[in-house]
Amino acid sequence: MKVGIVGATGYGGVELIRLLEGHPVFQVEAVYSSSKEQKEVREEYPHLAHYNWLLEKIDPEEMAKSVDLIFTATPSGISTTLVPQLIEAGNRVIDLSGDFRLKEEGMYEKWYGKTPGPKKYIDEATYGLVEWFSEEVKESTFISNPGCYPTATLLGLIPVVKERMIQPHSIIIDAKSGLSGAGRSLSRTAHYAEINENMKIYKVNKHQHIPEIEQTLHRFDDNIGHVTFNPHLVPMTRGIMSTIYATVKDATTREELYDVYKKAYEGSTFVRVRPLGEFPATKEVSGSNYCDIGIDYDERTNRVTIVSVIDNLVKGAAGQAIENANILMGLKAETGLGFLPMYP
Ligand SMILES: NC(=O)C1=CN([C@@H]2O[C@H](COP(=O)(O)OP(=O)(O)OC[C@H]3O[C@@H](n4cnc5c(N)ncnc54)[C@H](OP(=O)(O)O)[C@@H]3O)[C@@H](O)[C@H]2O)C=CC1
Ligand SMILES: CC(=O)N[C@@H](CCC(=O)OP(=O)(O)O)C(=O)O
Repeated sequence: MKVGIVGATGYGGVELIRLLEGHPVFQVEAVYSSSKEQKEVREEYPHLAHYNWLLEKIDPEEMAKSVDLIFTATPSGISTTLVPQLIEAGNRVIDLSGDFRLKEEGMYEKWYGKTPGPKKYIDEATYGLVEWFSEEVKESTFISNPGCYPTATLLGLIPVVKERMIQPHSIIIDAKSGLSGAGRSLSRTAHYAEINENMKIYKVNKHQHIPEIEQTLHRFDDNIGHVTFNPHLVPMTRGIMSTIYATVKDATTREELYDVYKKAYEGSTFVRVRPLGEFPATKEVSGSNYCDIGIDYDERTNRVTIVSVIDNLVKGAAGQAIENANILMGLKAETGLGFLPMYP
């Protein structure tokens, strides 16, 4: 099956190229660019020196003729107009941006500060958090791939929220991300001298992933209320660690908690629940599609601690997008993604 990538010159797009190289069914047929048409991909990315691909013009009608599926890995605010054009021309789309994730009217304007896409497509978009919504993905033609922080956070939280164990409004999420999460464009924040040997909190209580996390948790417990979520930049290239604290309604035990997680992810290929007392580090999933989760319960405070790690570019973006594409095209979700983390 032939796939195309819009935004192939960005970090999400180039990670799709890397992962699709090893896919047994999908082949990258075309890579598209809005600003570097007819330029060679290897000029942008010398690590692809053996490829002779040219970046092609974005033309929805032509794309529908040449590929079976399109990944859009574009900054927020682009897919709102591009994705409807692609779908209307007959393309199947997996969108990696946040443009079609927020369903409630007014939320996209509020949190992204931009004009939303057409309501028809917001309603049509299936939120592709694979572990929990794969049945919906099967029925869909247009997938909105989850954000990187929400993927780590939701995979960590859903088991206890679904069991209605958590006190409303008690969830606090302290998240850290490597710099590739911010994309390839240059910015002062991503400047070496600004982030090396440094740590920064940003978008305090204003991050656009807050409503995405709340919207999804409410599907499992509509009384869960609001969450506090704050992200930090840490001096590494890849990786997200989401450390989550929440108060339980009724006292529990570490063993009971562990059973909830084991049961929730029994049979899951990519979520690995660590044994009690063990907590994952970002390097232990780096370059892979795994999400590793460690849990604890503090009986003095009645709070759970959940640590969830992913590679932001794989499970947090390109890897999960390929899982969604696999399901959409009738393949097993894990097809082409069975590689180990890079360690050390
Ligand atoms: N980086 C990450 O870890 C994650 C990113 N995401 C989301 O995925 C999307 C891509 O992120 P990322 O790859 O990091 O971003 P980058 O900034 O690295 O790349 C984005 C690419 O989008 C393309 N682009 C810019 N403007 C347009 C346009 N008008 N039309 C079409 N393409 C355009 C650019 O390529 P060109 O100029 O060649 O067209 C650019 O290379 C974003 O929405 C991001 O929020 C989601 C999860 C994780
Ligand atoms: C480290 C870093 O800067 N990360 C980005 C993640 C952006 C992202 O993935 O944005 P959408 O999911 O909303 O498209 C951020 O915090 O904005």
